[in-house]
Amino acid sequence: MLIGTDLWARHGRGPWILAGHHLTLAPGEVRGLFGPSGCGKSTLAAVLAGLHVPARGTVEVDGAALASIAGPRPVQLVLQHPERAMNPRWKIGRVLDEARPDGAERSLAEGDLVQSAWFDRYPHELSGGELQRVNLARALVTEPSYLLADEISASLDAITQALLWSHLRDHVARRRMGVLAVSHDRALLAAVADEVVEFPLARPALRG
Ligand SMILES: Nc1ncnc2c1ncn2[C@@H]1O[C@H](COP(=O)(O)OP(=O)(O)OP(=O)(O)O)[C@@H](O)[C@H]1O
Repeated sequence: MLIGTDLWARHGRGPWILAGHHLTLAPGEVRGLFGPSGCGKSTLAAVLAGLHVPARGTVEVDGAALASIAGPRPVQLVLQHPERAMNPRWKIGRVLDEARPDGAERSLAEGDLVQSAWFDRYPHELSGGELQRVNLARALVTEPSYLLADEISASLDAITQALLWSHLRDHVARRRMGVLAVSHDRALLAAVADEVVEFPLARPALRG
């Protein structure tokens, strides 16, 4: 179980974006996180992935504090704009090789998402949908226990969006990975998630 408890976070000296927020994600579950633009969904995802240290509160992964876990990250975050997450000077084959744990073979999930013809191309030589599939594969090859998908299909057309989510749901079924689908699109979440939770997810906030 991924458990974020009493999370407080802000950017610099700005207002509190998270103020006592709680969120849980179980293995094998696709949970939707809905909220309007700017409410703090991405901030929460970054805290749960260990990329933004909360001012207060804890993130626990299967019983251990996230900060204490060494080795490959058990919680992977995938973002909306794959081109920003990839080195533009690396071909796709290298992007995936660098992510894959040492000695690991290409996985089934990777093969489903990525075509070998793309390996010799640079990120700018793929379409947005293809690049997001690579980005997702790159997170999945590390075999995370939990995947936080932050608006991963927001810039894709409906068919490509459906395909991406069908790949992800297959992976969830095979590996019992927990997925948090973060979006401001209620209809998308209704289609892909087992359950949808809404911001603010907080106890009555105690500010200050
Ligand atoms: N690096 C940053 N520095 C300062 N403020 C930030 C930073 N990142 C986000 N914010 C602010 O924190 C608030 C929450 O942002 P966040 O990106 O978490 O919201 P969101 O719900 O994911 O929004 P969206 O759906 O538009 O992506 C916003 O008011 C945003 O302007």
